[in-house]
Amino acid sequence: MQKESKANVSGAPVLSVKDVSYYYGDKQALDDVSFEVLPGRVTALLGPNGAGKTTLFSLITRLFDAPIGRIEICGLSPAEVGSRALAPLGVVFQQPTLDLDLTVKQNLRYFASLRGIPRKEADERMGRALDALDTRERIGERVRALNGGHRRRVEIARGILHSPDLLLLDEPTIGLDNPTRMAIVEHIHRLAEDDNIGVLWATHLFDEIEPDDDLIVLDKGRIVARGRAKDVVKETGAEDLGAAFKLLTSDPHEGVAA
Ligand SMILES: Nc1ncnc2c1ncn2[C@@H]1O[C@H](COP(=O)(O)OP(=O)(O)OP(=O)(O)O)[C@@H](O)[C@H]1O
Repeated sequence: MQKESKANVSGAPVLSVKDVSYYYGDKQALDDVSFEVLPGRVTALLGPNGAGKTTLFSLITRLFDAPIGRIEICGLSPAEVGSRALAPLGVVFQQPTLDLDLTVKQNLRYFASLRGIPRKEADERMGRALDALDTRERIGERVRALNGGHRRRVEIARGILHSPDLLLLDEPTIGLDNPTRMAIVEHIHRLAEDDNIGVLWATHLFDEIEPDDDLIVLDKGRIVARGRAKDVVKETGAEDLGAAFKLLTSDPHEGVAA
């Protein structure tokens, strides 16, 4: 998809998380977490259940406020400037949020109107977004008639409709079969590169991470490893990412999980 505004051609981080900690009452969910997401790159946030991935996403999207530490999206802190800072953000949550009784086009038009995108421009953008995800032929169908993989693609198309600089994906392939998961992984990597989008992809599935991706391994609220995925594997001396993950975290499961 051709991006309208190349707002971030400087290579500056589209997301900066600095010294962020978070507590639910007495329970610490995040412990001094710092990292950056760069434009055009996929950053995988890998962690076992309970590592703190969803908490982190809730802080970035401002569902919760981060009382400790600082979060900036394209250089602006949502805590300081409010929802304006969220404008460059696209989000695909774990839970589906499309209206099942509306068609793909109606869902996307509705989202575009919430974003203040005029109808004609919205139609052009949705065509490009659906093309990028190989889903344009579904545009007239009710979401209820689509399978899980196509619904996810439409959710992602909606997430990129307003040409975000930063795309957050919270375990976007949950419940999908392997070929569909791999197709979505490929689409996202192409989108990041073609449109210079910085992607933060939360997952616990090793096979969704490519060797060149930036990787953050989160365990019990702490970053236990970071770097290019292939370098993280090399540093642990493990055979593959699954084995490296096992060495780095308290997660009991082994190998490639799907
Ligand atoms: N509302 C809450 N109240 C208390 N503790 C919570 C709450 N939500 C999450 N936690 C705890 O905070 C920690 C981080 O949870 P979080 O959901 O962010 O992890 P996660 O990596 O997203 O896990 P999952 O993959 O299972 O969604 C966990 O120990 C969890 O039990």
